[in-house]
Amino acid sequence: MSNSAPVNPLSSAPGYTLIKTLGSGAFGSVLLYRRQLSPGGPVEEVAVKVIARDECADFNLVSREVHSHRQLVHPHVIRFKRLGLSPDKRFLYMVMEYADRGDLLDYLRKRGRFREHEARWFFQQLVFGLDYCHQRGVVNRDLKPENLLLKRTPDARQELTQGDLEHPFNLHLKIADFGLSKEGVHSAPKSRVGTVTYMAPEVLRAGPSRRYDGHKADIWSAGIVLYVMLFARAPFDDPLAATDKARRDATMSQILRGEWTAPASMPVTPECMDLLRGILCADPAQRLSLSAIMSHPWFSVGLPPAALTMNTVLVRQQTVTPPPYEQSVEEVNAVLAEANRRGGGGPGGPGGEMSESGFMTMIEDELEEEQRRGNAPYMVETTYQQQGHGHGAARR
Ligand SMILES: Nc1ncnc2c1ncn2[C@@H]1O[C@H](COP(=O)(O)OP(=O)(O)OP(=O)(O)O)[C@@H](O)[C@H]1O
Repeated sequence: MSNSAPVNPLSSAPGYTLIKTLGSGAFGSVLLYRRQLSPGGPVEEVAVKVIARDECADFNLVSREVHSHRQLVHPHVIRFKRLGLSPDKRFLYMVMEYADRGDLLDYLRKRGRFREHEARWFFQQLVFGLDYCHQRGVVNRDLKPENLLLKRTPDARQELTQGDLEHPFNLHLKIADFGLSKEGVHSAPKSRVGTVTYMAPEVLRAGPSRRYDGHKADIWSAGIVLYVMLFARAPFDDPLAATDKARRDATMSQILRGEWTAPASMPVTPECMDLLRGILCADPAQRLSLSAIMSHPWFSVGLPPAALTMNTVLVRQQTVTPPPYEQSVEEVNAVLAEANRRGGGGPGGPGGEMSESGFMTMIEDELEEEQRRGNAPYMVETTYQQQGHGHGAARR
């Protein structure tokens, strides 16, 4: 969290009561609020990501992020609710659905590696959430257990799980963080050490003239998440390396070689290994697609047939009849325009810096050009990044 991180930026916003700080990232802090939109109306807990305006280097990125996230309405994606400016105008804030059980990494640390059926439960949810995002044209680019949040299911039942309300089957997984992360533009490259763990080989190899398909890269990252859930370690790593840099370099060269093994002491079924091999395949052209993953025998255990077509149906429905958004596009744009106004400390304001952000905007513009030409949203990678770095139906 930055030094100027707010204690309670919404203290004078009507309807918002601060409960506690949930944590902080390179971009700002995330606070838990109780909110009541109208007197006598329903009360809900929400997670609020707060960004100091004078520290926000690129409002274009915020805008893209908000517009991508806002349109994603799915049981396995954290719901975006609203963008606002604090009453004193110093902070931009994003109100989101609150995931009350922390992230998958902390959960794994607490419980140790998952049994196969538990890993499958979470992996099914991740794949359905990811497939939905891809169908809506959003590539995540930053999938990792820290960005997969957990929330207790509304129908958590003790009898299914021997009284264990924290059992995986009582938790829903939700994809969070669609770009306002340190992989974006807001932290120095050094602070990104370690994040290479989830990066696909083609991402590491990419350069200004060497592009990669973000969909395939997301699938690779999802495969690493599955491996980590099963074995409580990453497939590419050198934990005995003397320094962080040596560890990162070793990890990168292992990823580029595409060589990995499963620990012999932790056997998994042949079906599970077959799926892992299909996903953690260094050649993106040979890597399983999401639909191939969904029809894999290991993946489909316990799934009602409707689960496999749910996203297509949902996306079609949402295209015809947009889901009820809390805030219209015009309202979001008005907040962004106000936040970006000169003199407010934004990119054009006093002290605004365009170095990294200007660079990234250029990259994003190339991305848009690709999309205009009708290509899939390819990510244009740069040395900048190389340095840095319920659907409910799935319940068994
Ligand atoms: N919707 C949410 N519900 C519950 N907790 C959340 C939510 N969003 C974020 N958090 C928690 O708030 C903390 C800070 O999140 P944030 O996304 O700002 O940082 P990060 O992911 O740790 O780092 P970075 O953004 O730099 O990658 C994390 O512990 C995260 O789990």
